[in-house]
Amino acid sequence: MSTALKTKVAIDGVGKIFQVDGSPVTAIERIDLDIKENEFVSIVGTSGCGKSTLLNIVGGLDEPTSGEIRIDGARVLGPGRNRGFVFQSYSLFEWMTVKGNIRFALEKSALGKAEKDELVSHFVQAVGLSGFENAYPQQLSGGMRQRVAIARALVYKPSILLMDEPFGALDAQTRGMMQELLLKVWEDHKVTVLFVTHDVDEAIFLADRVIVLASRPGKVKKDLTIKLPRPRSFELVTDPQFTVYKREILTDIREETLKVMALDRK
Ligand SMILES: Nc1ncnc2c1ncn2[C@@H]1O[C@H](COP(=O)(O)OP(=O)(O)OP(=O)(O)O)[C@@H](O)[C@H]1O
Repeated sequence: MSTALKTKVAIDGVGKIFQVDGSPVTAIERIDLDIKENEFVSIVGTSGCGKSTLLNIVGGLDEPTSGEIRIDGARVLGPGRNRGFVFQSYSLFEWMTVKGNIRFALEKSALGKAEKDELVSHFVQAVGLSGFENAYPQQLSGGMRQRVAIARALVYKPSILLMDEPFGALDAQTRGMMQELLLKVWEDHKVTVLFVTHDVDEAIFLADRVIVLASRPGKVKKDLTIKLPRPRSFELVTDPQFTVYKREILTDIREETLKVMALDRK
């Protein structure tokens, strides 16, 4: 039997050109990536290098100008139930309880009431919100709100989770707790994750691979495999190998930032 990992997401020559005031702006150019099933991939790079654009194209929220995305071999033509999104802004329904927000994601599902109740309870518990099922978003902290967003994205069992700076608005302590929680949820629920972040520590801590995008236009500058043991806990950030990865990625990002600054001066 082959031990080769199955390709989950094939990003094949993907480029995106936006029209801004009648002029073309190349956001990303010819990105090729092969993401394996259940892999955790972080995407980093300087501001404006095209991280969100790439994620939106994988999510089917935007169309590429060139190339294509295939999921399980099928070309992406729009959003679909095989992908869940978590964004930086909480985007919860303020008039619905925690349970109601999570359950809303199952609205179109053909499951019966009992199965839906069971799934909602399972994910409330998985993200550590037991006891808060009937709370409203305004009664929750930022970290708790993002836990609701994660539960809501996972409850309909997508096989891919697309996360765009999901912990960007949280304080450092809450952020660290959320990273550990996310890894636990990922290990328990088997899902392929694409995670966009500005935080290099976060990118390394979470991922099997860190993709560094080059800027103007965005393309893959580095595809770094993170060979750190799992399960991971916060002590990992002091591991010498962690520091080696961090230095390499920060150097890449710095090079790109200097390049952009030089372009801006011209
Ligand atoms: N809808 C749009 N219309 C026009 N230009 C866009 C649009 N979306 C993104 N861009 C441009 O494409 C480039 C990449 O943007 P994108 O938001 O993907 O970068 P990013 O790496 O996610 O940035 P950040 O880290 O600041 O969030 C930028 O130059 C941006 O101005």
